[in-house]
Amino acid sequence: MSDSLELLQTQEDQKLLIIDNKVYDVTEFHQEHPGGSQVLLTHVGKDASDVFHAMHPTSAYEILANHYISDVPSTVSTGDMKAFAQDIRDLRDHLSTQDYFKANHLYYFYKLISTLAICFVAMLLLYRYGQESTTAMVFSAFLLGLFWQQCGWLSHDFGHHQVFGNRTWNNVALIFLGNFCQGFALSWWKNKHNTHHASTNVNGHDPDIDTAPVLLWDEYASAFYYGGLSTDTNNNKPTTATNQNRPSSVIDRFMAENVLPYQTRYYFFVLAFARASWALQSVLHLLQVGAINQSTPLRIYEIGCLFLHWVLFLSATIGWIDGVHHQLLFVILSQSFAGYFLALVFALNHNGMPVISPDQAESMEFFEIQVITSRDVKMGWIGNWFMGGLNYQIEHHVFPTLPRHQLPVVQPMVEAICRKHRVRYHTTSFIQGTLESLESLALAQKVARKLIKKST
Ligand code: HEM
Repeated sequence: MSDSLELLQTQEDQKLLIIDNKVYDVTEFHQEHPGGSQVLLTHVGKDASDVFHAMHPTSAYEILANHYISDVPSTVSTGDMKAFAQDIRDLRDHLSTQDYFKANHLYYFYKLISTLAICFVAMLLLYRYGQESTTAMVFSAFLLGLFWQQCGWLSHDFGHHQVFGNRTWNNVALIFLGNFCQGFALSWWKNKHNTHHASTNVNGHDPDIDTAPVLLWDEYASAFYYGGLSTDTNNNKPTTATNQNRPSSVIDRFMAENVLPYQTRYYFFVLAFARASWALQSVLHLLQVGAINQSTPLRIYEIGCLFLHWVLFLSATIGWIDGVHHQLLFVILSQSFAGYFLALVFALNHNGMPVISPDQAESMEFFEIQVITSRDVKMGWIGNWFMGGLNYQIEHHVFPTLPRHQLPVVQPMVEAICRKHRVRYHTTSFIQGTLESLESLALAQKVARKLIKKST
C-alpha cells in the first residue's frame, strides 16, 4: 500500500485518495460531498477502496468518475492482510449476489410498530395516571427511556441505508424516528457516526473515543490530554482532527487534577447524562452548522421534527403530571433511563478494544481495523432485542449496510474468515464486555494519575 501512497504526495493543498487502484482528486469535491467533508477527509492520502464500497450506493460511482486523475500499480499492504481483505470482499460480493443486502420490509414494519407501541403505552400511562400515581409516572419514564433507545437502534438502521433501496426514503424515516421520536438532530449523528465508521478507534480521528474532559478511554487519550495541558501554557496546544476546537481552560486543568484520575468511580453515574448531553450537542450542531448537504425540504423537515419533539415532550410533561417536582422528576428519570440504556450498549461496541494510532492505521487494511477494534456480545433473544443487533458489532462494521436481521446469519461466515487469517475475533458476554470497558478506563486513569503528578 505504501508504494501506491507515495504517488499521493503531491502539491501541499491537493487532496488525493485511491479507490480500486485509481487516484481521485477531491480537493474541491470534499466540501460538497453529500456525506460531509469531515468523513471524506479521514481518508485523504490513503487507499479508500473498502470504506468507499462499504458506504456508497451505485449512484456515487458515477460522481467518482468525474474526479479520476490517474492509475496506480496494484500494490497493497502485507500479504496476509491483503488475503484477508480479499476474502471479505469476496464474501461481500457473494452476499450481494445472493440478495443478503435486501431488507425484509415485513421485519422492519414489525420493528417500527412494536417500537411505537412502547411510546403509546408510556404516554397512555402518563395521560391516564400521571396526575395521581407516582409509580405510574416512574414506569412511564422507564418505558419512554426504552422507547428512545429502541428508536435509536431503528434510526441507526435507516441511517446506514439498510432498509430501503431509495436513499431519500431512508433519510425521511431516519428523521422521523431520530428527530421527531427521539429528539436528536440526525445530521449531527450521521456526520459523527460515519466518521466513527471510517476511522474506528483511531486515536484523534474517531469522535466516539474523544470524550475528554469527561472520560478518557485509553492511555493515548490520557497522554494526549495531559500533554495538551502542559503545552497550553505556551499557547501551543496540539490539535487533531476531532479536537481542534477543544477549549483550553481552567476547567480542563480542574478536570485533569480532580476528576479524571477518579473516572472509574463516577463512570456509571455519568452514563445517566449521556442521552441529555447528546441531545443538547445535536441541537446546538443543527443550529450552528445546519443539516449537512441536504436538500432544502429535508432540512426544513429535520428542523421541524426536532422542534415538534421537544414541544410535545414538554407539553405532555406539564399537561399530564401534577406539580413542578413531579414534572422535573419525570424529565430527569426518562432522560436518565434512556442514557443508561443507550450508553451501556455503546460502551460494549468498541471501548476496551485496541486503540490505533493514525500511523498504525495507515499501514492496516480497513477491514482489519474494523474487526480488531469491535466486540461481538453473545445474547439471547431479549438481549438481541435490547442491543438492537449491535451485539453483532464486528459484522455491522464490516458490512454497515447489511440489514439487522441478516447479521446473525452472516456472523459465522465473517468469523470463519477471521479464524482462517488469524485476525483477532473477539466475542464475549454483556458483563465481561462491560468489565473490559471498565478495565480500559482504569488503565487510562492510572496513566492520568502519573501524568498529573509529573506536571505538578
Ligand atoms: C471521490 C470520492 C467520493 C465520492 C464521489 C463520493 C460520493 C458520495 C455520494 C454521491 C454520496 C451520497 C450517496 C447518496 O446518499 O445518494 C456519498 C455519501 C457518503 N459518503 Fe462519499 N464519496 C466519496 C468518498 C468517500 C469516502 C472516502 C468516504 C469515507 C471515508 C465517504 C463516506 C460517505 C458517507 C459516510 C456518506 C453518507 C452516506 C449516508 O447517506 O449515510 N465518501 N458520497
